[in-house]
Amino acid sequence: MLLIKRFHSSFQRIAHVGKAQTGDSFSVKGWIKNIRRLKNNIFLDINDGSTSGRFQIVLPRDSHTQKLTSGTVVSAQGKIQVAPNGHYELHADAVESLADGQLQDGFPFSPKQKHPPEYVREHLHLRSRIDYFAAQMRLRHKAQKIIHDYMDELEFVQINTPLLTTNDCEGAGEVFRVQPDSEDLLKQMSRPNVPLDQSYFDHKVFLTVSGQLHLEAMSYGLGNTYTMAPAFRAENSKSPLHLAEFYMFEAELVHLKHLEELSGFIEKMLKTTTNRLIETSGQDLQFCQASADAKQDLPWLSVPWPVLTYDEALDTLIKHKESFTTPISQNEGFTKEQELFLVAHCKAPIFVIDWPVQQKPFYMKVSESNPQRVHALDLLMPTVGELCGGSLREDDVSRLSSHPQLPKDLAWYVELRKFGGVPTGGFGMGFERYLQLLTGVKNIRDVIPFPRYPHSCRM
Ligand SMILES: NC(=O)C[C@H](N)C(=O)O
Repeated sequence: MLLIKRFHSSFQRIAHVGKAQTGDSFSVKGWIKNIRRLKNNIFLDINDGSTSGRFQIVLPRDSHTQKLTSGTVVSAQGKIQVAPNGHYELHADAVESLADGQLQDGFPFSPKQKHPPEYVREHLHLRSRIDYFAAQMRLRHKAQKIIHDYMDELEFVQINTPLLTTNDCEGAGEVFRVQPDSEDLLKQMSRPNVPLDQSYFDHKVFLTVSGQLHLEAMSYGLGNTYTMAPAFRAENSKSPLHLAEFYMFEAELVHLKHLEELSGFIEKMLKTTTNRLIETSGQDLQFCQASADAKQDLPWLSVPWPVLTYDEALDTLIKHKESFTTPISQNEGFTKEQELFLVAHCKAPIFVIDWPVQQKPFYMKVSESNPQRVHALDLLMPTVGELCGGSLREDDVSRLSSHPQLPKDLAWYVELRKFGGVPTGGFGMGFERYLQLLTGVKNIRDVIPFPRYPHSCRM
């Protein structure tokens, strides 16, 4: 007997049909994706968004079924039977049309055709009707849930870091500014000595580029913390790996003294959560990989991830400099091409550690043994290149206060170290890049529900 009913509804989801037995009653609601009319029976392939698989409904052909077309929303009740191909199907006693599909009237996708992602992206509001995109969204949901569960097991506290902030954590000037649109409001709120455009908050305010500094403030009282929040970067980049609005998973660990502890944490977390995702959402994952023409195995799950110093990585690149179309720069980090070369060369993801001071932000801890280097790491992965960036944080008050790039309004950040300071370290992971790594989806715009990028903020 099938008992999987959602508490608030009288119908079941197609994803659960595998748990049914022949003869069980089943009722379902979904969109008709395809119809075949034979002499006596009509066959509806329906999908309800719970799985990438189609589910077949069989019903006798009569005058009512004439009106059913692809796209019609139906409600059907009947008994589960096994089809000749071994799949479960529903032999319906009753099928009710809940809404017409009207696909002939301008619907941009044809049920039988595989549309390329660039075309699908032109119709953002209808993308969820595309099977591979729906699978991607379910996978995204599960991946977030698994990460939250994992962090909870480790007793990290999730912090909702603010989206509006006065600081540019990364100091790279890639911030979007926020101010009220209403001139009247700005005038109403104006104060002496405050520029009119800043009169709402009395300061310039930006969309956050990273929740790190706020996480640090919380970690100094709570211990380990993390966040999974939107981050914004005002970059003029058309790259398939960048968005103006993306989600970043960030964690801050207390009593962290060595970078190897941080790289060890990241490696274990990514391997464990990915293996859990494969267990729970293997079907959606494979469906996304197949739609992206990507390989289905993830060899990085079963190899150790080596650690290279920046100098070692640079030497390797210099030795192979003829292989690159991009020049090797000692001031600006590696290009995507160079990152991917290093990963291919080591046949594994790699952590690059001990970066030159001038390439990294003010908050990173300077090495005692070499003041030209900071305790920072980048995790480089196949397909996407840099997936995570992190560091030990500078906990020496005098060094931090005298850093030439320390923003003026960060006295509070320095003060964290003064009152019961502890060594901390942390990292950020671009969540969409992680999804690209898993699914092989080429463009980051296709792993987020509503992508925002230069010249495009639709809906
Ligand atoms: N939390 C982190 O360490 C991430 C870092 N702030 C970044 O944006 O790269």
